[in-house]
Amino acid sequence: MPSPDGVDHTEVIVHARDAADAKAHASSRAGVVVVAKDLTYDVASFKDKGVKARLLSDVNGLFNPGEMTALLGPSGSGKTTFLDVLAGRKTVGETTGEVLFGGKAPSVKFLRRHTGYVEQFDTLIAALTVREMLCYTAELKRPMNEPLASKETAVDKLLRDLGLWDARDVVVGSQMVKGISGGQAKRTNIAIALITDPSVLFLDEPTSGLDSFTANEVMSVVKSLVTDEVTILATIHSPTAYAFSLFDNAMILCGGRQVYFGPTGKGLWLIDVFTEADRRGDAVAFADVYETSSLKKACDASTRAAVAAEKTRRRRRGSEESLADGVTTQSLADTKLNTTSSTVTPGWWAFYVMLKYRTRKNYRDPEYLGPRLGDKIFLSFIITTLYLGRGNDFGADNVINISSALFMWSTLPAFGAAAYIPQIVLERSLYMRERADGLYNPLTYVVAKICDEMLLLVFVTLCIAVVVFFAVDLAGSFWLFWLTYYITLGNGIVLAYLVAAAAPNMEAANAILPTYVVTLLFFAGFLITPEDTPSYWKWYSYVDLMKYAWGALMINQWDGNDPVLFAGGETLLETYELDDVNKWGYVGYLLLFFCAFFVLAFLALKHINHSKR
Ligand SMILES: Nc1ncnc2c1ncn2[C@@H]1O[C@H](COP(=O)(O)OP(=O)(O)OP(=O)(O)O)[C@@H](O)[C@H]1O
Repeated sequence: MPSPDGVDHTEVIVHARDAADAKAHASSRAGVVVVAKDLTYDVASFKDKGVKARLLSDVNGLFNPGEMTALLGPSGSGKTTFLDVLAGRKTVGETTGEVLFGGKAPSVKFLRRHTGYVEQFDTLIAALTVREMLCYTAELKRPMNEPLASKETAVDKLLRDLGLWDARDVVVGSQMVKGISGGQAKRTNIAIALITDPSVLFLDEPTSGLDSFTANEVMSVVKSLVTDEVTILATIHSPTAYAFSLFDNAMILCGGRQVYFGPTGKGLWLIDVFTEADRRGDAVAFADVYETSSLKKACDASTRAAVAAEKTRRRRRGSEESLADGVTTQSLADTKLNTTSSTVTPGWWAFYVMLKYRTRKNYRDPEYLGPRLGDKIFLSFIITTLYLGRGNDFGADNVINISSALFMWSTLPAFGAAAYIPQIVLERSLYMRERADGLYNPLTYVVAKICDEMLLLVFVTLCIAVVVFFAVDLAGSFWLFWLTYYITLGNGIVLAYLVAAAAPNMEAANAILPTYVVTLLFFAGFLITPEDTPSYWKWYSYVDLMKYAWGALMINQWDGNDPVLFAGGETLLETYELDDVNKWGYVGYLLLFFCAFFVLAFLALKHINHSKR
């Protein structure tokens, strides 16, 4: 390959490859060798319908433990795509060729547990401070038997190493609430990936948005992690000369094709050459030259040798393992590769950690509490003052007033459900990242989120229900009155979760939920009596949770004091077909609805993936 400094780079590269092979052989004992072999990635094109876009074409690479490799190339050349394919984070498209970790195709569980991925865009929890964010991750991703003090020491070390010490008690913040700066957020994201001691660390643009001094500092910290136990790959845009010098190898892509892979040396100039060529549309020529170059041949040969060596090692290891007693460093890497769980800690522990950090913060956050409590307090104030003392009037002329009050009491929770949509939609990228990082599984997430909401409401709804029930002077059981409200609220929350998880965006979710709730109102029994409901709509009332909520409240109020409404002697409960119905049975049906929506919300969060990546 010609170069302005007149050095025969091919020769340099081949020597360096040999050295790297030797190093790989030695270091593979503890770390994980990553190999990309003839990697091609196609995806349905968003530009031309029905056409497949090839974003990567026959890319090869060998990434050894103890080495840091830069993925370089012009914007849109496929760097992030390559990183995503290697890290198993692609959710769409078709990959051909091979990705091998330690000589075998990696399992999703291994990737989640033992690799770290620093996203290009920050996905942090706005309400936590930087230190809390790291402690939260450490408690979820480091072994449970490690004492908290040791986890905190590791967190504090990272805070110092990444220059975050002074910002440790500053909240992460959001667009609405001022928090840490963009550069600090980037470094926090890097710290999150590092706190887990990953075997392979992927970094997507770790220095974007940072000034050159901080960028150098961050890359120095990343470089300091390079040991025989960690393999590092980072996409990087316009690195400073210093940052570039920290990398051992560079892979340069142009238009999804490889144009260089080898030691970095003094090759920073290459990036400008390729970027310029890419702009002129000449990058293909470089890729063609690379395709037939001795450099590529040498690279392919060492990749093949590494794959063969890893496979042999694995075979040998398999037979040795049955003989060996002790655990060696080599079997540690294999143990990681064969992991059977994608999370380090069990679900119950993750649940506890989520409550400890996130729920505790939420309950002190006015932004969180406001939309959840404000509507309930305000609307119950209206019900109380509007129907004050009317509940013990069982005359036929008061029937419509109290039945309406109970109807509103049972429907308000469902309307209030809209308040629960934003958090799930806005948290999607955080949830996806934490799930992909193996912090928890979807079930733990849903259970923790619902408990977060429902625990808060126990006390609040009890207070509200006491005021409304006794001020309006309603009849029947107070506990049924409260429980119906509480479980209907729970239904609203899980319904909101289901819609938020299934809808493609916030607009769609905000349109779907109220529409569904309004259909429930029509068939609850109050707006049209069961007898007058057309036969082709009758089925809907059976699957209408409002029917059970309002029905239970009506029986609670009128049973024993049921006024005769019509000349024929038909009572109110008979009119609404609520006579001979067990009110607690109706509460039971409400619970069943809650369970059904909960399962659907869990399945939606587990299986529906809106981020087409
Ligand atoms: N479905 C698709 N159809 C067509 N082109 C696509 C599709 N998905 C991605 N691309 C294109 O593939 C290219 C590679 O994207 P990628 O994000 O990997 O590039 P990159 O090198 O990381 O860019 P940057 O440095 O700007 O982050 C981009 O030009 C992108 O527009």
